Amino acid sequence: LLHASVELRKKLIVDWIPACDLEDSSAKENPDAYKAAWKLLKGADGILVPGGFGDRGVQGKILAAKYARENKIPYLGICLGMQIAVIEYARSVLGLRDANSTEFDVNCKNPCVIFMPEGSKTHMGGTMRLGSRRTHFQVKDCKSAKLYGNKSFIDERHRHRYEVNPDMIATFENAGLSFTGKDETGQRMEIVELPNHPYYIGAQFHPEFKSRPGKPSAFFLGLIAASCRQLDTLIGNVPVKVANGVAMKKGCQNGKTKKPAKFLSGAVYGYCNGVHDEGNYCSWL
Ligand SMILES: NC(=O)CC[C@H](N)C(=O)O
Repeated sequence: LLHASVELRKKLIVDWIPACDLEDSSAKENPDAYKAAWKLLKGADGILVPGGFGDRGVQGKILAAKYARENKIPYLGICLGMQIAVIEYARSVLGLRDANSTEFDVNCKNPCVIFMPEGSKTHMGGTMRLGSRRTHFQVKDCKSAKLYGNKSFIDERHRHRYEVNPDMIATFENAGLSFTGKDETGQRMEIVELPNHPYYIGAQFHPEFKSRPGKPSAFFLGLIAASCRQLDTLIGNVPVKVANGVAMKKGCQNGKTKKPAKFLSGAVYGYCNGVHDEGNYCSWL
């Protein structure tokens, strides 16, 4: 987030929200924390749900994703945050109230996120899908492909055991959710996007792992720009270069070179508020 904010000359304020404070149960058990959490969430220009393991705070993260989707607030879901967006969509839009990840409910009737078939079900060690894997873009005219400079594929780093259930892809896509990035088999979902939303993107990979100062990750750049209502400027002003007969735009991270001019004039860049923490949070901005 900081890399992207510096690049776009924006002041970053990160408010960490403990996801469980957003849950209905916290309204009774800890009403002050519940009110404070919702106040922060509702004041945010953008929402990021990061990666995570285990079920603590999952319901709160689902509520945050729902809030972002329904109120058209920019949302970036990373790994678990992407799976959360998919579960939320299944519950709210497909009407599958009990949709879940088998990480949180092994016997769930509508498993929209499942244990990856090649991993061992009985051993934790060595079952994680790790490291650099290829994502192939499926849709040309989508925000995620544009942010990566309309490349046909990208390599990003992974760290997960569960994935979107391939058997449910057609159902999701018929209901308006677009899987704009898949692995080379076409069976593993890497990027999910909601086309009719200002910025609603989930990545199964971790775009933050390859972000560097001066070379921010494309999806973080997109989140910051969308949170400042300047995504069109970012995507639209990137210079066009033609390669192999296809109109290509230069990408952001993994090849970004030019800054959109508009961000340079009259922009406010201060400092990040420096808040950093770990745990089961639903965050920010
Ligand atoms: N890194 C993550 O967010 C992992 C997400 C999820 N717990 C999985 O294993 O697939």
